[in-house]
Amino acid sequence: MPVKILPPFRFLNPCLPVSRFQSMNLKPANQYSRTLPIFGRVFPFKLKYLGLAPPPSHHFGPRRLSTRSSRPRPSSTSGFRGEVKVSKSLMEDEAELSDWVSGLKDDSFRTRFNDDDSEGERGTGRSGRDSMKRTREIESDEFGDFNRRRGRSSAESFSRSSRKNGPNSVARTRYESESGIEDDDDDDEMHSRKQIRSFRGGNSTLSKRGGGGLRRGDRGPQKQAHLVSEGEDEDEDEELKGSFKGLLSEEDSEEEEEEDDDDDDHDEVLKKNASSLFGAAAKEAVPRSSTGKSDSYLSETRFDQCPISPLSLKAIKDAGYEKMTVVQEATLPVILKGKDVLAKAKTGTGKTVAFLLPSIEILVKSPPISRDQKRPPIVVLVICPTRELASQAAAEANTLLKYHPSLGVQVVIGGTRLALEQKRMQANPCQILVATPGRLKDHIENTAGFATRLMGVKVLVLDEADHLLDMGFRKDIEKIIAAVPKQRQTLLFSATVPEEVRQICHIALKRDHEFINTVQEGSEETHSQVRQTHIIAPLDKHFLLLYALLKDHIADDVDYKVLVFCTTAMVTRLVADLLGELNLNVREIHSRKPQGYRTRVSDEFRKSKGLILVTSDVSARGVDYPDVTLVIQVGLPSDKEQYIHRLGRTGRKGKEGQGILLLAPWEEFFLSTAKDLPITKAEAPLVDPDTRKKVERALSQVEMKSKEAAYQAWLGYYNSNKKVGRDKVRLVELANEFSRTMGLDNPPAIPKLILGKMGLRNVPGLRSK
Ligand SMILES: Nc1ncnc2c1ncn2[C@@H]1O[C@H](COP(=O)(O)OP(=O)(O)OP(=O)(O)O)[C@@H](O)[C@H]1O
Repeated sequence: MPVKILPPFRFLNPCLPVSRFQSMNLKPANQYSRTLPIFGRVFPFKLKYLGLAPPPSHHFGPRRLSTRSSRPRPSSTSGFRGEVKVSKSLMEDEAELSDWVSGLKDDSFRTRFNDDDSEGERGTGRSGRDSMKRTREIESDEFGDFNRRRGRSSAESFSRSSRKNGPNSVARTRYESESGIEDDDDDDEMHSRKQIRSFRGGNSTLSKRGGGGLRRGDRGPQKQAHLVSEGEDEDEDEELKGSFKGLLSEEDSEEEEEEDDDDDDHDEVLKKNASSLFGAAAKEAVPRSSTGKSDSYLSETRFDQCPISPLSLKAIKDAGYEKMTVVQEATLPVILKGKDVLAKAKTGTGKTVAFLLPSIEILVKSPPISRDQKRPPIVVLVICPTRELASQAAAEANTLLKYHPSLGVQVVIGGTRLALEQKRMQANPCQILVATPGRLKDHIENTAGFATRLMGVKVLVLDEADHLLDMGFRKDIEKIIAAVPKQRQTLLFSATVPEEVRQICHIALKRDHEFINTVQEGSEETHSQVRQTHIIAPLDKHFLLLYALLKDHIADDVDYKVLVFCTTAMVTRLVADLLGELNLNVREIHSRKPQGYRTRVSDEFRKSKGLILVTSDVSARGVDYPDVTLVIQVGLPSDKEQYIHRLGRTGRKGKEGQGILLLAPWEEFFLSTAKDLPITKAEAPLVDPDTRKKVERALSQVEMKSKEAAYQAWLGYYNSNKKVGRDKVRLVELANEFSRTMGLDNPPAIPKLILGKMGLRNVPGLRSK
């Protein structure tokens, strides 16, 4: 594909709207001098040569691993110690998720209940029709006049500021690519997702399980499952990892559908776990070396220097944003000019606002929708790969729409009832829709008038674009693209844009789109303030080491907040069970949990400190949990990109963080696929005999059902890995080693049907049933 390098800056269109706020400070950009931190961000190598850079100690040589954080520690008299900062979520059932998001925008003026909703869920307050009746807060003529008067100075100031930052932080390339939709009808992974769904749908019974991380006594009674409907699990990353990676046990499919009545003793258990933890955590207070935060993700440009509507600016100010992040500064002018954009920026650097803010500005400038319009158009359509991410993006949209009372956002995601969403959309039509792909497709196919509403789309956003364009989602995305007008603007955002994605991005983007890459050429795609290490240890040491690493970290940091990534949903459950038995303060989240539960746990983790979240890849991308101190990845990540996204849950907004990758010797090959990342070797922590005994005892307490499901899922996951799954005999040997690490003398038997589907029938070492 011919690549044309453009000059890195563009001047803004002077006709763009600008702020009318009196408080708006339109100082010339050249007033901002660049001091050392900015210089250091742009030219870190120069600082090194000047002897001003911090020593990159973590880049070199093996060393004993400490999870000790260098963030400032609270004093030992911190009010936090002895109590856990958790709060019970307000969500009462999964149907409330969307309402919650819709309600976020104007909690202050939209708190009443929707009386005529027979389901009894919280309504979104003021109806959409009502809101449609309101006059737009910005008259387009007035806006235009104002632009003509003020636009140039603001635009120039913004452009000057962009020029100052841009060349060092942003590369922009125009791709001469063909537009149009690629015809891809040989989609193995998609096919296997369908297989998995039908397989799951065919299972009918299973035990109900209570909240993850809760004690075993908290588990509920057995219950009958219903079929998993198509489109309810479109976002389950585990399902997308290979040819038959799901291979779910009967238990798996039922958990998806269970309801959330498992939290009665939640707080009680939380408190118990917390007090035992904080007792241990209080024992030392090591001074930290740095402030724990860098502003390198921010640009020098303030939002109020940009051509943004006053009402959006007011909301931005309320949200506490003052300066734009580098990616926001780089993309805003290009998007406002109407260009298609493919943007790459590191994790946690504000990509959500980067695509939402200009989309809202485009919406603000669109002709107002007639009150009588039966099916008001959806103008901005945002697609996210997971439910959590979609909800989060919708919440961010609500923040930005705070002072735009006539504009609304809704979210449609799997795991909630389609009919409820239909009702909600009818009662409260929105102009911005955030959706997961499978559920959106369901609405296109099953919701009356929805396809017509989509014909109004002016801006289509694919968040985590590389993931959405890979095989697992491709067909859904193609259907969605076919359902929106060709004459639209498309924005693709991600922290990772592998070459394959650049090759196929023409599926969605126009040929003259711009590729805006804020990751400097030659620099890593991860954050330098996040220390990355790997530990290579035999599989039978992994549970021990995980426990030892967590204990060390908890002892070092009272404000610990840890994510433990596991390979599959069922391995996640097993690890959460084990850590729970070891009295750690743990929650679990994965695709086999019902949506209401997922929302509650996610919300709780967002607000908490002193908590460990054991998770599958449903939390790998995009989820914005503040102040995560450590990310541990146990076992092979599906690829380098997934490693980067998982790691990116820490070190957000310039904060410090730490990442540990725990691999078996036969998984070490992963490191060669991530050679360009600074993942240094660390020695495993020492494990004393007492700890070993404790872990063995805890393992023996974990339910057999969990172990069986984990064994099968483990086998499915590694079977789908090109390298490990190639030699089936070896694969089974490894799986049986995993089984022994769980304390099992014999590997669990697997149904013949599943073995057949995995291509593992008659492989020595397997037991079938
Ligand atoms: N201009 C800004 N100033 C300060 N904080 C900001 C700004 N813009 C966004 N944020 C905050 O930064 C955090 C990270 O943003 P966001 O989740 O959009 O990152 P991201 O780049 O999409 O990350 P990921 O790649 O993991 O999806 C959020 O808490 C968001 O509210």
